[in-house]
Amino acid sequence: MSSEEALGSTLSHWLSFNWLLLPFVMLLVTLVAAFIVVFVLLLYMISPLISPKPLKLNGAHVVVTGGSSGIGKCIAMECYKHGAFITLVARDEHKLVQAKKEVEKCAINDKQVVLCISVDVSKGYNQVESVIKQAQEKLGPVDMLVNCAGMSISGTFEEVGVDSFKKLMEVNYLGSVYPTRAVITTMKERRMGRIMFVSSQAGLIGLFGYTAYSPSKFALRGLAEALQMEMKPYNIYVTVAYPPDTDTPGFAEENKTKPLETRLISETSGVCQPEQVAKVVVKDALQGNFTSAVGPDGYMLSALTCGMSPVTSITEGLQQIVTMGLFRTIALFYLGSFDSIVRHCMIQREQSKAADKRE
Ligand SMILES: NC(=O)C1=CN([C@@H]2O[C@H](COP(=O)(O)OP(=O)(O)OC[C@H]3O[C@@H](n4cnc5c(N)ncnc54)[C@H](OP(=O)(O)O)[C@@H]3O)[C@@H](O)[C@H]2O)C=CC1
Ligand SMILES: CCCCCCCCCCCCCCCC(=O)[C@@H](N)CO
Repeated sequence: MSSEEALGSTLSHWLSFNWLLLPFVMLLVTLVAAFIVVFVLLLYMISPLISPKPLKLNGAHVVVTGGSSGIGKCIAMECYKHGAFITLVARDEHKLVQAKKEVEKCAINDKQVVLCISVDVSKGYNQVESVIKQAQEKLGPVDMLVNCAGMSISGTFEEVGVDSFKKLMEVNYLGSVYPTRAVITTMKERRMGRIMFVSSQAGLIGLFGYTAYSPSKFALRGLAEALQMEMKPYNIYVTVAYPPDTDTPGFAEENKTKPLETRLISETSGVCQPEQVAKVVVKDALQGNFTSAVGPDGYMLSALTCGMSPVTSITEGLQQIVTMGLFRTIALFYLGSFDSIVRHCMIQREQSKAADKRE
């Protein structure tokens, strides 16, 4: 038998073998497909069982740190539109009074109250505890705490003053630990409550120019994960929000000195309006979702970096399982483009430096 003939006979043997098996193969495929469909349907059906009961804001007391400006102010307005009582916390009293007026315009009934408290959330626990006590005496126990007070300092690692690293940890991280600590005991006793931390997309990915800022926002995720594990049996739900660049006074301030690289890389994710961010994050916090992503890039980034963070619905878990590999592939392209932005900016800087020298 020539080698061709041998090949032909093996092939025909294989083919005839296959034809005989075909009905079984088809049965198997149908069974596997049916199993997957039933499995997914079952997961969707039990999904509400692991989702927390949504919090109703009507008549609830919401404390918003950083509530006098930008995202925090819009969060306060959004909660007011749902009938909440609000305590705004920030340093500058004038800005607080202005914000109070704006929030009051969103009232849906005439019982609602806006309280203003001036304190620096980063300057020690005792001060923060005493103002939270004052707020609870006036408006009752806190149902939801929104930790939004924060700031950004950008610049390359050598440019940023060494003090800035400490400052940002104090304001962005400790400034969220203190108010949380001040409300948590009462929440545990009442077996209810919501805590929101406003991180940033730069709290999921370390970016050029954010060596001081990113770690202070990453820290919030660690705090939130640990806290959520402790608080779940007490029916307290923690949410971490990851907004992209958002058009606020704080963002305008940041842009005055932000490195070109940081601006170009951040532009990938676009600029949001604070009202838009507030709507998304408040909805997620009320639902008790652990992760609150804003925008399509925010969604991909948070699914990609979900790690061991808790899930609050089966749907969310399934989406993470299915999309992980795809999002990592997309992410590699993003990383490539970020590297090329950094390289281009460096070349341009060196060229303009050389030109300056020649003049
Ligand atoms: N805008 C953006 O592009 C993004 C912002 N974020 C985060 O969202 C949060 C809000 O940002 P944004 O709205 O832009 O900022 P703004 O600067 O517009 O507002 C910041 C608010 O926080 C208050 N605040 C700042 N420091 C302190 C402090 N030490 N103690 C008490 N209150 C303080 C400010 O009032 P006062 O100065 O009077 O104290 C103000 O009410 C920040 O945590 C920021 O990191 C996240 C992603 C994107
Ligand atoms: C599948 C993977 C997708 C990856 C997408 C990556 C997009 C990265 C964009 C990062 C934007 C960072 C904005 C920080 C805003 C901020 O916190 C400051 N403006 C505060 O003032």
